[in-house]
Amino acid sequence: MPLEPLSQKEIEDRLAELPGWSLDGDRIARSYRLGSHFAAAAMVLHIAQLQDELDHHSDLTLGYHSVSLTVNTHSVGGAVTDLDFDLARRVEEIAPGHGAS
Ligand SMILES: C[C@H](O)[C@H](O)[C@H]1CNC2=NC(N)=NC(=O)C2=N1
Repeated sequence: MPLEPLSQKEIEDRLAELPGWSLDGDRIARSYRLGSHFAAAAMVLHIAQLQDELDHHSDLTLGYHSVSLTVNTHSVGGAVTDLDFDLARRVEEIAPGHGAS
């Protein structure tokens, strides 16, 4: 099936399954708190690995004890698609192992 922008309702339904994620303009977004700067940097590296595997890349920000992501899909004009939610779910899977909340 071709990649298509999700409707507002589809975005809301998917966000309801992903606590901590929200719609920020035309992107989905989440910030995580970590126990140290080094732990946050390690999570950034792990997310970068996931993003290359998926060939889908967020804007990823390393803070003092935080990691923040926002993502949309450039190839459909910057709308939110299922690719963005695939990435969000993969990041959620690895977050507990980094002590991220
Ligand atoms: C050629 C390659 O598949 C594309 O440039 C990918 C890479 N990463 C991407 N990341 C995001 N967030 N959106 C895209 O449309 C996108 N496209």
